[in-house]
Amino acid sequence: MTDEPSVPSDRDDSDGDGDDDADADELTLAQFHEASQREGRPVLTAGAVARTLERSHDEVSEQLDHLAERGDLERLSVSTDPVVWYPSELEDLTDKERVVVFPKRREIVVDRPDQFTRAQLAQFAHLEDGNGEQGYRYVVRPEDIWQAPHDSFEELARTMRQALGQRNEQLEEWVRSQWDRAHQFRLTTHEDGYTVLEAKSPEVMGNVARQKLDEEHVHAPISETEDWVREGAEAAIKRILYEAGYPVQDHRDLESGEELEIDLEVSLREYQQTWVDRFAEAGEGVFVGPPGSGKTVAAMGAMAHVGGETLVLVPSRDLARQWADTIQEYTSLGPHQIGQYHGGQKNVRPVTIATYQIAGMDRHRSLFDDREWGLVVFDECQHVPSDVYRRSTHLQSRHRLGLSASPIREDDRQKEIFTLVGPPIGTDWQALFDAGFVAEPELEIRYVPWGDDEQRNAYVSAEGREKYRIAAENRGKIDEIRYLLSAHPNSKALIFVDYLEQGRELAAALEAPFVSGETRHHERRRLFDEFRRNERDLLVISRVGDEGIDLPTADLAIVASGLGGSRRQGTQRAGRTMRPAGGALVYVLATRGTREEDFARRQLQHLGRKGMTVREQTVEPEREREDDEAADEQADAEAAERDSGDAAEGDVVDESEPETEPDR
Ligand SMILES: Nc1ncnc2c1ncn2[C@@H]1O[C@H](COP(=O)(O)OP(=O)(O)OP(=O)(O)O)[C@@H](O)[C@H]1O
Repeated sequence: MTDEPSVPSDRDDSDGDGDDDADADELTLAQFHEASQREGRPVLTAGAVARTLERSHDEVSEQLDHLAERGDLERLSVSTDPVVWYPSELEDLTDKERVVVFPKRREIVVDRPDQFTRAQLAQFAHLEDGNGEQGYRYVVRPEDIWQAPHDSFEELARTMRQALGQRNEQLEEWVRSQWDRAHQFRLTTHEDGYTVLEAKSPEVMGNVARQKLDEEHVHAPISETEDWVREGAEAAIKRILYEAGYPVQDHRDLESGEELEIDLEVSLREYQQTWVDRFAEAGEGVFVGPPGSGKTVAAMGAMAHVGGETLVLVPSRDLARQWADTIQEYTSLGPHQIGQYHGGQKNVRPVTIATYQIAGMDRHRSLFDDREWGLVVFDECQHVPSDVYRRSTHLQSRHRLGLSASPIREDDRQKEIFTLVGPPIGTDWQALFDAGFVAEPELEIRYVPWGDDEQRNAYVSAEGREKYRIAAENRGKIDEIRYLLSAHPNSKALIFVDYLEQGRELAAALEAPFVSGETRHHERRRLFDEFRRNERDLLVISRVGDEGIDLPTADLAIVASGLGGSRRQGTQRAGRTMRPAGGALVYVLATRGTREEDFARRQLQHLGRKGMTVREQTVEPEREREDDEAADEQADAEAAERDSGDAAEGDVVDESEPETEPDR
């Protein structure tokens, strides 16, 4: 079934004027616009207009002539095709903002939105695509409404009307139902200090909460609409009700532990201030913004707001050092107030930065318990390892802030992040790119770790060209590609390989067709056509012998191999290697610590000089591990735990690194 767009809002009302006195049967320019929006094209044949408006072909042809005589439409005859029509003011129209709502799909397509509209849209919708040609496509998902930063539905409805330029009953009705869902339950703090789960009505308490929760979570009912929550069960309750489609509003009095005066020595940008304000209102949340958008600096704003001792959890030691430097640079805190806690040093101070690695270990549990942290910051929180997740559920009583450069994914991590850390707080990324705060990358080189030791060892003992092939075929790239595809869920993607074997392996792993020199011509054409018509969104393509092929355009291109090694390498090749499908966002994968990495670095400098925006990103092994040493440490700890059980954990001796006493 098709989703009829609602009557478009045209802020300049260009299609309304002058038609009021038209004859009832006469085709108006406004109706032509309506037809073209339903068809999704500005240029229409008479047949298309007749079909869309449910009129006869002859009648419509006559009326189109009439409109052309009035100068409202232009006709264009193409020798082999039927005559097409388009509005005379098409040129002007392209400068105007147009908003089309598809209420059933809950999609909003906006042409040339201004900053204001985009800011409004970002409050209740999620930007799916922002490619200049088709305008911007927003989707309103339940969680966008659950997390909308408004105090009442009326406020949210006002934002929607401002953004859409009109009222859309059908969409508003759906939004209201989602809003209501998200306001059925809340957690509060009783004056005696314990937590209470409150429901809006006895029905929802009985039919939802009391069905889903048991004595593990609640002690006893207090009233028809209130339950007394067991200490430590808050996160579980939030997760269970979220999964049942009823996100819980968290209105507990948050503990802030020891006070710590923190002054910011930088002024926040407007959007950073908005993030901090939204965090301050909710006491929790995740700042979601592209790399370099200032999440770390905004986190200092959140620290200053809380004014309490802070624990920062980060994925690697390098990041811990960077955080320590940044905190010193941008706040009034001095080195004696900032501690790092990881394989290298173990200092617990009013602001402590620890790695997830350490935080996940039982014997370092004191990190969480030593101080009453007022705020816990989870950096790169889409990768919070599950052991840290388990251990930090009791942090539910403190302020929590997550930072993430990846749009939060639609898998179950979303639930974990929502319940562990808080709802996403973001800004329309395109607005940040447009405003020049962040450069939209044209190309990103990602240094990927080895997928398994077998390949790593083979690389070490191989020679010459063989080394290139092994690095190129690194199986770690499969996971990386999966990750990139999931981070861009609505993009059409092409994956390029230089080795047939790798192409076949990838195609099998991703369940996508593999197009190579061996693919018959008509089959190749069929696959490319399907890709062009949006019937497919993923192809793996070998470029061996395919220099001249006419590739379909894609939103995303991933170059899985093709860096260096071959006789034809050189600058010219590199340009083509790295920019295989015009206009697409390109990721080039290079295996860490191999010749691919060197080659990529060299080309990066070259492309950078040519004015391209290039970004480098190092992928952590398995995304969560800190480094080999820390991984060994973890393995030791796990083995020790297995051998001796929890009781002996205090006796585990860390042989790889002498344990420094936490300084308190
Ligand atoms: N309000 C500000 N005033 C001046 N400079 C700022 C401000 N916010 C951020 N910056 C600068 O922008 C750069 C990126 O900021 P930051 O490190 O906070 O971004 P990020 O989003 O955390 O990036 P990443 O995801 O790469 O960690 C830094 O060099 C920082 O100094």
